[in-house]
Amino acid sequence: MSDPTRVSVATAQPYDVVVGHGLSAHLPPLLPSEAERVAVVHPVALRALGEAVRAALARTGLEAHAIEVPDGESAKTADVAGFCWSVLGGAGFTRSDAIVGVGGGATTDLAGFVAATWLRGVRFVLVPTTVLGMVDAAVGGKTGINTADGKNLVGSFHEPSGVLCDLSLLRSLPVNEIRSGLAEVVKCGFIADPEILTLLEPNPSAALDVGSEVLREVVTRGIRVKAAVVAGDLRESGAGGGIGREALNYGHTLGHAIERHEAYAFRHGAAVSIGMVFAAELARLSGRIDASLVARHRWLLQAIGLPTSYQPGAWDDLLAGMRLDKKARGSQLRFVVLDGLARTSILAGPDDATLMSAYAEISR
Ligand SMILES: NC(=O)c1ccc[n+]([C@@H]2O[C@H](COP(=O)([O-])OP(=O)(O)OC[C@H]3O[C@@H](n4cnc5c(N)ncnc54)[C@H](O)[C@@H]3O)[C@@H](O)[C@H]2O)c1
Ligand SMILES: O=C(O)C(=O)C[C@@H](O)[C@H](O)[C@H](O)COP(=O)(O)O
Ligand SMILES: [Zn+2]
Repeated sequence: MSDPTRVSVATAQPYDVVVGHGLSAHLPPLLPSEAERVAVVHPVALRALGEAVRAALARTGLEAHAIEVPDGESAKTADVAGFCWSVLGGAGFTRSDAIVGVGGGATTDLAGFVAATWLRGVRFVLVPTTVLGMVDAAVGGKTGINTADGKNLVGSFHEPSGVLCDLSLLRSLPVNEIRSGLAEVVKCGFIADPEILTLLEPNPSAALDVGSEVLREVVTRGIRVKAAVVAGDLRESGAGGGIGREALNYGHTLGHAIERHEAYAFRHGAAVSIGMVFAAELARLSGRIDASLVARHRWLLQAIGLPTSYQPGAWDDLLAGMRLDKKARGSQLRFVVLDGLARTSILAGPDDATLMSAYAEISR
């Protein structure tokens, strides 16, 4: 077994993302040394893993609690956050104690949000168990929950003390979840690192094998893209050159509106996949990219088994959802688009006709 790879996220409080196989021994050193108590937040579907992590931490002398939360997106609610706060209060968690989030991106978003808000912020470590969590959700300090009005509308920037990406944990992951994670990997390819596309295109389904070298390589490259972007612009304020952290939102304006339209029962990566093709069509219709780059999006995403089209009748509701996107300013919608491969920019306030033409291209 090769040594783990460490990617440093060089923000003001730098931390490492450790990537490899069989990494459980690497977890305790990522926790703050002053912690006496630790709470392991895990979804009900990963009870055995959550308990194994809790027990291993207890063996190191920590007072280790488990907090079991609903599966997937249904954990990202104010009620579930409130439940976690009540467990922390009951167990007497202080500012020097810590939280460990074990699960997919939904669980790690919730665990980070609970860590950001308990006592106005305690330390946390994430152990993502999905491709999407490893390459994206666990890295970069965006934490949050959904509300009835939209996706991730309540949250905070709060960075983990470390992230452990144990690729062996992916063995039990359903193949559709791997596909969903690969959407964010492909996103990194189009916005910043085209080598990811070059690695995937000869045999797109090879990356669905969790033991494959190509999966490890594209996941590590995706983490490097995310680490570099957030190191330049942690708070999405436009710092660090170019459009900053907003670049990571490629495909998400329509993607989040689709998730909201589907009452959060649609895979995040699948929604982002459709959203990227929509954004690519917007860029083509605005004269920024040519049809071949749009076709490259469609071909690769479809070859991975991701959707690239959506219901024709959903437009009005999707438009209403997009108006609550965090990139919107007043009544103006703003989209991350490409000016070319790995060249991101913002398309602000496209007219209705352009928006509807782009939607027609993905809803036929
Ligand atoms: N904070 C960020 O920067 C960021 C980035 C990208 C996505 N996200 C968020 O991440 C969420 C999506 O994350 P996700 O795709 O990981 O979904 P998820 O957390 O809902 O997990 C998907 C499903 O896989 C199951 N699962 C997880 N790990 C497993 C494993 N190893 N074996 C078997 N089953 C397993 C889960 O129980 C769940 O049913 C969305 O809420 C999205 O908004 C956040
Ligand atoms: O980290 C970021 O920044 C991203 O935009 C990454 C996205 O993949 C992720 O889904 C994020 O949660 C979306 O953020 P939001 O601010 O649009 O809610
Ligand atoms: Zn995303």
